[in-house]
Amino acid sequence: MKVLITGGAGFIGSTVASALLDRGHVPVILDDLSTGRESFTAGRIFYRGDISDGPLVDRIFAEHPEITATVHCAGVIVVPESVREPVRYYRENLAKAVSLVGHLARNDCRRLLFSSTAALYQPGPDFAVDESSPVAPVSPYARSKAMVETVLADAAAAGELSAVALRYFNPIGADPQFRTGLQLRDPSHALGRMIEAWFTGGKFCLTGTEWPTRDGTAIRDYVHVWDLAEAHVAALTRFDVVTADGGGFAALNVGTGTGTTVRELVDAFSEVVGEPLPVRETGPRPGDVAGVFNRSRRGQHVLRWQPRYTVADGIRHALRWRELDARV
Ligand SMILES: O=c1ccn([C@@H]2O[C@H](COP(=O)(O)OP(=O)(O)O[C@H]3O[C@H](CO)[C@H](O)[C@H](O)[C@H]3O)[C@@H](O)[C@H]2O)c(=O)[nH]1
Repeated sequence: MKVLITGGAGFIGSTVASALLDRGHVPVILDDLSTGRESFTAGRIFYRGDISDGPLVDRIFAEHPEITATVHCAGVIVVPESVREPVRYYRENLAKAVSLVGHLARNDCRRLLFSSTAALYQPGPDFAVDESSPVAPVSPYARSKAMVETVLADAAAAGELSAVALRYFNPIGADPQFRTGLQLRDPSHALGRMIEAWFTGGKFCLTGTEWPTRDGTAIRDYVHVWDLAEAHVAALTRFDVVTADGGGFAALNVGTGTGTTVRELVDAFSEVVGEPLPVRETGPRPGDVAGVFNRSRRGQHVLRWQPRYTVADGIRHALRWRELDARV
């Protein structure tokens, strides 16, 4: 199958492209390289440009009429930044997604796999969530993702397209073959900051120690990016089955089922590198939440997919990628 991947030069999109290639499929990448890396598209079909550029999307479909589905990963993703620049987040993540949907429908590409987020859930008392948990996003980033889901569900109900929203928990790691990995030189997420602290000999700044969790630090479900990529391949392969039940729209959690606090992640990191990671504690970042982890087995059941990698694997692969990347 031939699949359009928006954001295919980014961390997740490039890994999805590799997983598709490994299964004999052909990814066609559309990325504006605002944060993606051109080197991640080497040897792959690549168009540089904006997802809302109608003539460009039309040209892609004219040149690749065999494309049967789109994976929409392009977007802006940093929670505190979204609090500072909400209009940019709604423009990039919501307005441009709406334009893209129109361009895809015009080209009769009616299967859309959307990169959504578990950050849109309201955590319950035990922080575990499934797809029926209340949706109550607290940051502009998470709200923009929830809004796109609403657009897709409405469009599916009207028969304009079929869509699957994969609600990612927190992706870590790198392609185990190290073709691609995290592209950002200055990442904002917890594991990325730990790695930067480790490489520079600095301290990891633990932001938030008074959450109502078992140790006061925020809880997340860290899923290996390769497992996440495999979930995309599974969703594309089973797309029509997955969307048939929900009237053309399905939302699925993609996590491991294990909650890990930031302190536990620091401990796991220290174990992998063989010495304690120095930590400095401060208050929470704007837009931060206590967090959630997955309790649903629906994704595994419907996609016939299982996460295979541990948090320690994710830390090891991310560290190795960072070492290899530093040499480039
Ligand atoms: O240097 C840091 C960075 C983060 N944290 C803490 O670690 C927890 C996790 O933060 P991340 O930034 O790693 O993860 P978020 O869940 O807040 O956000 C990330 O995961 C989301 C998925 O739920 C989205 O993908 C989003 O784009 C991405 O930024 C938070 O409590 C945060 O305050 C630190 O203690 N120090």
